[in-house]
Amino acid sequence: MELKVTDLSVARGGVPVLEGVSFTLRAGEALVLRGPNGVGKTTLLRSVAGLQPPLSGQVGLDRESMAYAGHADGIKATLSVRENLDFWADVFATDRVGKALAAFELDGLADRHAGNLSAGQKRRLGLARMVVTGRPVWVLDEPTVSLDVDAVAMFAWAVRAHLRDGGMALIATHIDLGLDEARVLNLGPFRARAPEPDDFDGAFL
Ligand SMILES: Nc1ncnc2c1ncn2[C@@H]1O[C@H](COP(=O)(O)OP(=O)(O)OP(=O)(O)O)[C@@H](O)[C@H]1O
Repeated sequence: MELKVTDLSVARGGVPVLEGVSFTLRAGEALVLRGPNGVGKTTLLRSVAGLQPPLSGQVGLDRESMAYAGHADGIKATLSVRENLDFWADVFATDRVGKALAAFELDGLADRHAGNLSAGQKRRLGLARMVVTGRPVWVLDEPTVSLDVDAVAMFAWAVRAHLRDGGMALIATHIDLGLDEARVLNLGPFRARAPEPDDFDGAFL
């Protein structure tokens, strides 16, 4: 299995932000997306994960193969940590809750209401959902927000375990994850150019 993205152009709010992005991710590989605030990392990830249509180009893998974690953790506050993961295990028809609790050191918090977790603990629970899905491609947008140094290392360890199992990870981040094996794609050179007005006078009307 591979994730082949070809000549992808994406827009936000109707405005093109990136164009001509291509990369291939194979089993066991991670790719880190970099670029300044507003360059279009979130927009690209959402397009790759099938949450919004690209302007043009291809994503050569079914969205059913992907698990997406955006800025929101998607946590049900009134359920316990374990119940949150059980919910996702039902949705994805897997039995990986124990593995997810262990990967993000959530065993000691398993019976706590998710609404009573700290911000970093909530983020760990949100990321644990990736393990529960059992899906091969993790698409992660700023996964380490709110995480302390130990939790960032925990996250890197979980990604490595996923890669060792033949998974893939596409990660937008501003920080050094310590994932030296990951390739890096700087999105700066792919900024969309402002369209040339073909009617000069008309552009002022
Ligand atoms: N709902 C929206 N409507 C219009 N423009 C938007 C909308 N959301 C984002 N944008 C703009 O689209 C561009 C790309 O945003 P995007 O969130 O993809 O960038 P990013 O690289 O992920 O940024 P950051 O590093 O700050 O998270 C930015 O210029 C942003 O201002």
